[in-house]
Amino acid sequence: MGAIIRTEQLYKSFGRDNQEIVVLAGVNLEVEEGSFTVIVGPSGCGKSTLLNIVAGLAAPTSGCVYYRETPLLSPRLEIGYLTQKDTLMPWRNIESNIAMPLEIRGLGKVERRERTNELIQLVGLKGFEKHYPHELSGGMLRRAGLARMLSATPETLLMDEPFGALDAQLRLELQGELLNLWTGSGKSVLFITHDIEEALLLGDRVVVFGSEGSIVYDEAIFFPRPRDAATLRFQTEFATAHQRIWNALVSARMQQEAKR
Ligand SMILES: Nc1ncnc2c1ncn2[C@@H]1O[C@H](COP(=O)(O)OP(=O)(O)OP(=O)(O)O)[C@@H](O)[C@H]1O
Repeated sequence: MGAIIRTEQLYKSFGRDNQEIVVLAGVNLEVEEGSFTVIVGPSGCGKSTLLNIVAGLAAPTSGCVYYRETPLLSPRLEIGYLTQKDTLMPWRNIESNIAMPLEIRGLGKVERRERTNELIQLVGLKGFEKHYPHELSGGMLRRAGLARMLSATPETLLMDEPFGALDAQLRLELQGELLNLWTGSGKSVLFITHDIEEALLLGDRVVVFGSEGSIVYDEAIFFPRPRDAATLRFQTEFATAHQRIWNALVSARMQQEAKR
């Protein structure tokens, strides 16, 4: 399959204190259709900025994002985005938050309710439909965010450290659920994490970003699926892949520090 997302010489800079801060300096990245691509990289190297641009929420300073070889200039329903922070509406209950993209798409009440119920079941939030975001735990909020992203039935999922703030056990649980959702779905995923173990458990490919979004390392991950974290993490191949990515991250960080 070909690339579903392709960035071509993507530049992004911000003006700050009369200075131009370059965040992305000519990023060329392709995401193969149906793949699970993971980006890791030191803090501040431009990962979230890249995802914002690919989501159509921010414009590049120059260069272009192509989605199915068409320039992407604004958000698209085919692309779901789960940001680092919860963006649920505090005044809407969980059911109504999840139904929001369906309302935007103009689905009728009955269809909306059916689809919302399915999603609530899928992410394990049965019984919490009428709760408001402030009444839920961090893990439940992530589940609700996931359901809301999926409600628009996107074919591509952009996920920015979605499980970063969760405890290790819950993180493992949600990683497993995400893999179950993704397996056989044909969906393409572009996923950001700081956690090498998470990258290796989930990804078909791990891309390491250095300063200004430069790609310092790119490895295809061939561990057979379904993957089980408990067994995978004790395998020699896992340990050696972990070491390679760790080394790449060390040089990425050094490169970033040298630029400062
Ligand atoms: N709207 C903005 N205005 C000015 N600077 C910005 C803006 N958005 C991001 N930046 C800067 O761009 C750089 C990259 O930020 P970005 O959030 O993309 O990094 P990141 O790799 O995702 O970091 P982290 O891993 O910590 O989330 C940072 O130095 C940040 O301060």
